[in-house]
Amino acid sequence: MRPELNDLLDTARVVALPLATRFRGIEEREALLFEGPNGWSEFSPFVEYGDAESATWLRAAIEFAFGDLPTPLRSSIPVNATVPSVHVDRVAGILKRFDGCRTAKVKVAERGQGLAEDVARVRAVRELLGPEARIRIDANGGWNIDEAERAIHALAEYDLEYVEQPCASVGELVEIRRRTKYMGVPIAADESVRKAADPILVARAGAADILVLKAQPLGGIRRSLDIIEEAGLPVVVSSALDTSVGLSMGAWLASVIPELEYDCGLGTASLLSADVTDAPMQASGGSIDVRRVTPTPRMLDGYAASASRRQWWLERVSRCYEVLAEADASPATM
Ligand SMILES: O=C(O)CCC(=O)C1=CC=C[C@@H](O)[C@@H]1C(=O)O
Ligand SMILES: [Mg+2]
Repeated sequence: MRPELNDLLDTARVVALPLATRFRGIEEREALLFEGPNGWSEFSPFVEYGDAESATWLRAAIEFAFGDLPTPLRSSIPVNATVPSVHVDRVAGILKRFDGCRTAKVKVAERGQGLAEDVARVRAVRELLGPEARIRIDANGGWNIDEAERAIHALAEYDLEYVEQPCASVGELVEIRRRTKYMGVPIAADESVRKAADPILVARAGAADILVLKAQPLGGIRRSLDIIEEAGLPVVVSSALDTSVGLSMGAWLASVIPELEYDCGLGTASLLSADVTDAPMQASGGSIDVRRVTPTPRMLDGYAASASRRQWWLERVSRCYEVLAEADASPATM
């Protein structure tokens, strides 16, 4: 099912989209988009990622443009609001961007900040959304076990749906899950799935109650479905801070999962201050639609990356293509 490299390069467009709010240390999101027989797809590993890891993202992008995709089981996906690790005064403005979302994910454990800032941010979200809202937090592995225990204890009074990646390693997740069980706050794994050599290990180790799945870093929709089946845990499909084209891949994945218990982290188009389409995949009434996204030419032109960044991405996609070709030619596939 792998197309020729030129099939990707011929339609490739590279964009640099400004973010409305600084997120995971970046203020601009770069992405390479290309078109296949299924429609447009996105290749957007973060710029610091190496080729071996990025090749998995390319596998996903190729599948979405050229592959045989499972048929959607639902036409819209409930999503959460995503609150970056901003000062408490900015929380209300951010929540307003997510129309109708009953769930919010709040980033915590930001380097250079302390527990007091996290508590203030989570408290503000609870006050603004009310007692019925679901609030989850994401520490991106930023706490050690003792810090995580203290923080979860302090934040539990705001009624947490789950804590995403409180600590970095699978071993630490096992331990923090054991220590906090009495508080009734489930543990979700994100980096321990998408950046692990074995994405199932965290489930087998009993280190998480929920898996966060992202289509691009896991190598696509069918590979993600295999992980879900093997892991046997409930999942949350989340974005990789993609453009609306990448979000359409995430929505497709969410649409083919037999049981979707949790709202998905696919509302992140609202964190961009510009997108590649004038019909962005933003939450409306708390959900996004399952559909293909065709970029608007005017926006591809308006947000085109500089010539040197475009060249960088074309070289990157070419190298990753070679990594995939080599992996598929040898018996041990990636
Ligand atoms: O899950 C969400 O609400 C939005 C997506 C999101 O939080 C992330 C997207 C991309 C990179 C990550 O740092 C981050 C995450 O850790 O889940
Ligand atoms: Mg996460």
